[in-house]
Amino acid sequence: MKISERVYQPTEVVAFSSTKGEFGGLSNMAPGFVIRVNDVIIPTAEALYQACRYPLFPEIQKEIIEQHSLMTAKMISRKYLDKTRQDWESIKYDVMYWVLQVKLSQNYEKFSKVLMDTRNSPIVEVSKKDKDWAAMRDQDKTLRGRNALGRLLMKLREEHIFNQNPISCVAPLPITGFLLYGSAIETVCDPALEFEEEFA
Ligand SMILES: Nc1nc(O)c(N)c(N[C@@H]2O[C@H](COP(=O)(O)O)[C@@H](O)[C@H]2O)n1
Repeated sequence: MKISERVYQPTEVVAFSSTKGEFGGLSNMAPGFVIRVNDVIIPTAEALYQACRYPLFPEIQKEIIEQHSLMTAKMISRKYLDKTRQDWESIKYDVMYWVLQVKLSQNYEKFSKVLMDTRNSPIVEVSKKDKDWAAMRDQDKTLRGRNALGRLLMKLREEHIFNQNPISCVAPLPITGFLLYGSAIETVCDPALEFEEEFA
C-alpha cells in the first residue's frame, strides 16, 4: 500500500489530535476499544500495531501489551526499534489496516458510531511532528502530510460503514511471520459472536 502526501483545508475535515473529544475514539491510543487476538487481551489498537513489529520477540510484545498506561505502547516500542521486522516499512500500512479492522470487528457498536459521525468528511490526524501517520499545520494554516491513519480510517469507513458491510471476523494478513507470543495469528472474531455461537 503506497500513500502520498496530501493537503487539507482545516474547515473541511474532521480532525483529531488526541484521545479526547467527540472523535478521540479514532486515535489508536483511545481507551475502551479492547481487542482479543489468539486469546490475548490487548488494551489498544496501538499496542497491537506496535506488537506486530516484533514477531520474533514475544517478550517485547508482552512488555508492549502489558504496559500499565494506554499511552506508553509506542514509547516502549521505541526502545527496541533495531529489532523491528525487516520488511516493516513495506507492510506497516497493511498491518495498520488489519489492526483497524480488528478494532472495528470487536467494538462494532462504539467504533462504527464514531466513524459514522464523521459523515463523509475527510478524516485527518493532526500532529505537531508527524507528517507520515498524520498531517501538520502549515504556515498558511492548511494541513499537510500523508495522513496515513486518517486515510486508512476513511477506507475502513467506506468499506465497512457506508457499504453496510459489518465485519464479524478478520483473517490474518498473508505475510510470513505474523506471530503473537510465538504462535501464528489466527482469524479474529468478535468474542460476543463466538459466545452466541457456543450457546446457539
Ligand atoms: N505519539 C504520536 N505522536 C504523533 O504526533 C502521532 N501522529 C502519532 N501517531 C501514531 O503513531 C502510530 C505509528 O507509530 P510508528 O511511528 O509507526 O511506530 C500510529 O498509531 C499513529 O496514529 N503518535
